[in-house]
Amino acid sequence: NAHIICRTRDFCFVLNSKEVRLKSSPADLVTETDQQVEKMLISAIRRKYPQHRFIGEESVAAGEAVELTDSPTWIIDPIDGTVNFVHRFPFVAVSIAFTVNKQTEFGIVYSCVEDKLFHAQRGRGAYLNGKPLCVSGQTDIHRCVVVTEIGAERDDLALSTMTSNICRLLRLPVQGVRALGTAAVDMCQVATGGADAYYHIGMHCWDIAASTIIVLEAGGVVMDTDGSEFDMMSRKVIAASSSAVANGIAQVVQADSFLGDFSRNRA
Ligand SMILES: O=P(O)(O)O[C@H]1[C@H](O)[C@@H](O)[C@H](O)[C@H](O)[C@@H]1O
Ligand SMILES: [Mg+2]
Ligand SMILES: [Mg+2]
Repeated sequence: NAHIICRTRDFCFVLNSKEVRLKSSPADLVTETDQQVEKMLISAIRRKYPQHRFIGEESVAAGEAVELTDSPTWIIDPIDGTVNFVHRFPFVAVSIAFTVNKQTEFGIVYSCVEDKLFHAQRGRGAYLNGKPLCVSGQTDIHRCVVVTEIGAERDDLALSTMTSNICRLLRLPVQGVRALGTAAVDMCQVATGGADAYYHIGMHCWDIAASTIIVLEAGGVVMDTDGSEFDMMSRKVIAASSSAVANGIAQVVQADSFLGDFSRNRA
């Protein structure tokens, strides 16, 4: 269904006919399309698997709890890159991950406008439109293109944390810093080898649950921004082409002060 919405000629018509609302900040948007796509996905999956649980971005925004249990759980971001969607900036994705016992079994990221289907199943590799994916294998941080996100936060603490992290990387220097406006597609660039690392502070599980397994199955490394084991509920992630690059990013990127503010104000 998301494919139909993203690919039909009336993509702009769908957008024009839809209301845009603000969520946690003036840069955190939601449209009726986000909500419709999530409802369609959940109802279609629930018809086949009525016992399964769901964590959906817009269901959580409507008040549902964010609780990852051992039960089979679908983690859904119906439109990752809603600001891009509203502005017709051509990087918009549907992200769907499936976990059992809190372990991701498979992930799908469909970059709608590019018509690129990224997917991976645990132990069975990662693919883009059916072709196998492999990370760049880069180990020298000075030879890296690093992807991150600007985020929707506009308070001084979040902005100073985000900009100082980018400046520290640029001063290393790394060869490039990029941000596409969709965490899921950002992270998939690491799986393709087109980028060598991705880091993000403040994202939610639904933004990156699918792209995380895609990077891992493409031979990449995923960890917390402090170098500890990755936890998709922690709102901090580094995905990289190698442990050397991941640890190099962890030494430069700081999160604590920003996250302290997060833990007080957000789910
Ligand atoms: O709200 P959606 O699902 O569009 O997710 C995006 C976040 O809103 C951004 O803050 C964040 O920076 C990323 O762009 C993330 O993809
Ligand atoms: Mg998202
Ligand atoms: Mg979204």
